[in-house]
Amino acid sequence: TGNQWGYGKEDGPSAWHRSYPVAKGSRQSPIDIIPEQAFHDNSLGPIIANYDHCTSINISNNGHSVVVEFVDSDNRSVIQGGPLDNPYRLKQFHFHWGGKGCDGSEHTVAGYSYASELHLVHWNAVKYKTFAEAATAPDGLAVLGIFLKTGDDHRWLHTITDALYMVKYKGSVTDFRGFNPKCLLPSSLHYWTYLGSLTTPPLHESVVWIVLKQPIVVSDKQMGKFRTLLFTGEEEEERIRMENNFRPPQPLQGRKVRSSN
Ligand SMILES: NS(=O)(=O)c1ccc2oc(NC(=O)c3ccccc3)nc2c1
Ligand SMILES: [Zn+2]
Repeated sequence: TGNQWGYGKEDGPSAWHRSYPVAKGSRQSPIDIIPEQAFHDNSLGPIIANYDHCTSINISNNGHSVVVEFVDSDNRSVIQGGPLDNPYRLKQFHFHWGGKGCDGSEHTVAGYSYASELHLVHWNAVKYKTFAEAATAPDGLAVLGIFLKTGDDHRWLHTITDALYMVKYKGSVTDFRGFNPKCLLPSSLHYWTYLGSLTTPPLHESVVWIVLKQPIVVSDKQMGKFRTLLFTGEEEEERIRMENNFRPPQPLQGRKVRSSN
């Protein structure tokens, strides 16, 4: 079926354009962010993440990443401000990472990659009725990107890494209640923002990207636990370790990257 895409040699990012021609579009993500070339826009207010009443539901392995999903039937957890004209509802978050000893962020900063990148995916429920509808609209989604670099243990990431053994195989899902992702935010919410796309198929050009400048710090050991996940399902005889699930930077195509103060 057309949905067979991955991160391998045959089905990886360089092949996605065959089933998803928008891969060669004019506002693809991720990109290499060059801080000196970003435009300091004083009209850009602060990002406000109101996650205090969020309701996490489950954690799952979708064969591409590990995903934590949230109740999005009302405005209990939203992001607003910054470049956004409306509040956007939190739908899910997931990660992208590298292999042992090599980096795996999607966005890069002046060519520098981080160990991993966390994406908090939100949708514009003011203008669109469903996530699916928003996912195909030019202002439908807002993804908050947070870099992870290695160093000390991250005290709250344990809640996630301790649950990964339960979602080792593609297609596995387990309850994951009471998790508030505000504990994964860095102390500074300064950001870069630009118009882009989903970084995996279907690659819809529907994302207002908000990439935080300050990374969070996690330990090598915690990153290692992400690499115990598999791209493959329990019933498949071939076991392929889930790693390097990142798309490389795409052409800027004349887009402006703006910077908050
Ligand atoms: N790496 S990314 O650009 O953040 C990115 C890429 C591809 C994505 O597909 C979805 N779909 C849902 O979340 C969803 C969740 C529930 C129901 C339908 C869709 N979110 C994405 C985020
Ligand atoms: Zn992502």
